[in-house]
Amino acid sequence: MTQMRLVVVGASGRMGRVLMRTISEAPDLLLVGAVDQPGSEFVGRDAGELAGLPANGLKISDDALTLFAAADGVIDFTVPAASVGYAAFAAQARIVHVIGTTGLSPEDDAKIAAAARHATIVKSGNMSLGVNLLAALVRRVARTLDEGFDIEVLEMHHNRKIDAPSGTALLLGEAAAQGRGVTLEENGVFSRHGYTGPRKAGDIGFATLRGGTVVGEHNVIFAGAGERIELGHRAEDRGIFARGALAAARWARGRKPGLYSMTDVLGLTDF
Ligand SMILES: NC(=O)C1=CN([C@@H]2O[C@H](COP(=O)(O)OP(=O)(O)OC[C@H]3O[C@@H](n4cnc5c(N)ncnc54)[C@H](OP(=O)(O)O)[C@@H]3O)[C@@H](O)[C@H]2O)C=CC1
Ligand SMILES: O=C(O)C1=N[C@H](C(=O)O)C[C@H](O)C1
Repeated sequence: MTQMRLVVVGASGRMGRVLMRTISEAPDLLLVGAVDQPGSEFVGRDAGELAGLPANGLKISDDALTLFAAADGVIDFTVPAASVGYAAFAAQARIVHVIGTTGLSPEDDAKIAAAARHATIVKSGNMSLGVNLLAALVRRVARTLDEGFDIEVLEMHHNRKIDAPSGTALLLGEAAAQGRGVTLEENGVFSRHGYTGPRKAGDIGFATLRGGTVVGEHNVIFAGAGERIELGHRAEDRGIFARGALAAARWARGRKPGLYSMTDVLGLTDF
C-alpha cells in the first residue's frame, strides 16, 4: 500500500511536535501538512525544525482545508472549537480524522457525530494501549463488584492542562458506569467542597490534581469495607499517545465513514 499522507493540526503544541517526530520515524506514513491557527507565530516556520528534527521544507500553514483535500488523514490534538471545525473539513474532504482533543461539550460531540457521516473519525480521550486496556479492566471489575464498593477516579496532570476532569478520567468513569449498568450523567460527582454530607452509595467520584510536568496519571479506586482495589496507569512519555493515534489512522484508512473509538481500533470490544 502507498504511504498514508497525514496532516497534523495544532502542530506547534506539545502533542503536535511529538506527532510530527513519530510520523518521521514511520516508513508507511508521510507528513504532508502541518497546521496552526491563523495568527499563530509559528505559521511559516519549518515543521521539521519545530519538531526538533532537521528542516524538511514543510512550512506551518493556516490553510487546513487545502491541505486536507490532498491528504488521507488528519491527526488532531488541539482545542474543542478547532476539532469541531476540522471534523467538518474532514467530512468535506472525506478523509480520516483522529481526534485526541479533550474537554468537548455534548454539543461539540453532536457536531462531530454529524461530521462522521462523511469522515472516518476515531476519537478517544486517551490513545494509549495501556489506558484503553485499563478501561476494559475497570468495566470488568465494576461489573463484578456491587455498590458496597465505592468508585473514585483520581487523576494528575501538568500545570498547563486547561480541562478537568481529564478526558481519560471521564473515559474510565464511563467504563465503571457501564460495568455497573448506570450512567455517569446520573452518578458522577465532579466536585466536593464544604459540608457535603456522607458519600452516597453508587456515586462515581472524580478528583483532579494539577502540577509540574506530569504527563498523565490515573487511578480508579474501588473502596469496600476493609479492603480497596486500585487500578492505575502512569504515562511517562507523550509518545504513547502519538503511537496510538497513528495506529488509529492506519486502522481507519479505507474504513467506511463513522465514529469509532480506540476500543474498536484495539479490538477490546468483547474484553
Ligand atoms: N487523547 C489523548 O491521548 C491525548 C489528548 N490530549 C489532549 O490534546 C489536546 C492538546 O494537548 P497539548 O498538545 O498538550 O496542548 P497544547 O496547548 O500544547 O497544544 C494545542 C495546540 O493546538 C493549537 N490550536 C488551537 N486552536 C487551533 C486551531 N484552530 N487550529 C490549529 N491549531 C490550534 C494551539 O495553538 P495556540 O498555542 O496558538 O493556541 C496549540 O499549539 C488537549 O485537549 C489534551 O487534553 C493530550 C495528550 C493525549
Ligand atoms: O492534556 C494532557 O496532557 C492529556 N490529556 C488527555 C486527557 O485529558 O486525559 C490524555 C493524557 O492524560 C494527557
